[in-house]
Amino acid sequence: MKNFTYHNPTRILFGKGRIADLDDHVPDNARVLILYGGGSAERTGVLDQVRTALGERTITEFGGIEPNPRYATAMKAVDTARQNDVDFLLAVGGGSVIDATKFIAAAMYHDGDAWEILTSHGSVVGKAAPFGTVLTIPATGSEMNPGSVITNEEKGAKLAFMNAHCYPQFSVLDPEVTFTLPERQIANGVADAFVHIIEQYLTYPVDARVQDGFAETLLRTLIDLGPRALRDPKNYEVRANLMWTATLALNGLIGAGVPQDWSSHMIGHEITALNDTDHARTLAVVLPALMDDQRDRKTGKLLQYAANVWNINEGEDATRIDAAIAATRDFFETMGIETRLADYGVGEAGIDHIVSALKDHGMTEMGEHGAITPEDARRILNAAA
Ligand SMILES: NC(=O)c1ccc[n+]([C@@H]2O[C@H](COP(=O)([O-])OP(=O)(O)OC[C@H]3O[C@@H](n4cnc5c(N)ncnc54)[C@H](O)[C@@H]3O)[C@@H](O)[C@H]2O)c1
Repeated sequence: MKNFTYHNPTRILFGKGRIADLDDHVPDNARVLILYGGGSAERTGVLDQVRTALGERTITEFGGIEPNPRYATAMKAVDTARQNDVDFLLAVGGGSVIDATKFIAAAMYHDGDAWEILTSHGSVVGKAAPFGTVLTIPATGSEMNPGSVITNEEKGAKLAFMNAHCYPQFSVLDPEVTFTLPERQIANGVADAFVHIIEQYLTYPVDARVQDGFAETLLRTLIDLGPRALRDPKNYEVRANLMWTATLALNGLIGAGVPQDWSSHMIGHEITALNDTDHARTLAVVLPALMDDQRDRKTGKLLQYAANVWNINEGEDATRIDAAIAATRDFFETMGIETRLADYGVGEAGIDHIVSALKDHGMTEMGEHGAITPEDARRILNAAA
């Protein structure tokens, strides 16, 4: 196992009715900016629960944060926060609203061009406004991590940043608020969490028993419960387990002390920047092709994944690896997610664009060995065509 420091300061308020407990966790005298998305939080009644819980506090609201949140919109929210002298942010929504909130929290105190926060991957952030979240879609883990991904349409870029000042102070996880999710978003959330786990697990063995065992349990839970959430969408226990799985998938715990490979995400971000494909769907396209392409570097872990996640134990190594990759693709397809680039309208010209965007964004040394280049990504994308 590698050396690591692990610290996660986010308090989790999990379960039915927990939105009411915001009252205990937002400072009494806070001037709160509530941030939300395109209207689902209003329609589903979650925003009303939040307003009630905040009682007499001074509240400003900012709606309209897009899926794959836009830089320009987030900058408008920064202006709103400054104009209203806001000192606490509350994100109500999914990864997009939470990511935007992290960026806004950091940009509120940033002198100069806030785009630097993204291009520096967060290293210029010295301070951020305190914030909490009310999560409405289990998917990204953003509710318990310090990462954020922002899309700049003008620049055709989707970039991530991370900074320890950007952990939420608390996150409310009420599985009942996920009952209103459309099938497409249930599926996206499951696929996103699945690939988060894979990016921290499917590298090379370092004898990290706890992290591996934990990751395998989370993967098996998604494989078991993802399709059940589609069949039986009002099942509380299914939703509760999925919600906690997605949080644990990317709160730093399974990634501590192990090598990581975020190349599916880096390549996937460029697909979204190109044509706004849902984040999770880009991952479901890239991952199976990447696993196949990188099978020589990942042999040990691919065999472990085949055995411990899919119960594939028979046959030659190559046969077992083929079966595990096929099972992964089938799982995404069972969730209603197509796994080919052509399904999202990306052809040869699109692949050229993605490869040059990876170069422009400095993604020249991806993967757990830093050995995946943009030209390797071209080969992977051609295999995913
Ligand atoms: N910070 C991180 O660690 C991290 C990790 C992975 C991905 N991301 C980013 O997060 C974004 C995706 O976030 P997401 O997958 O959580 O989805 P999202 O926040 O984009 O939401 C997807 C859609 O679901 C709707 N929705 C949300 N909750 C709902 C509910 N309860 N009922 C009905 N509709 C609801 C939203 O209005 C939206 O239209 C992408 O930009 C991705 O790049 C961030």
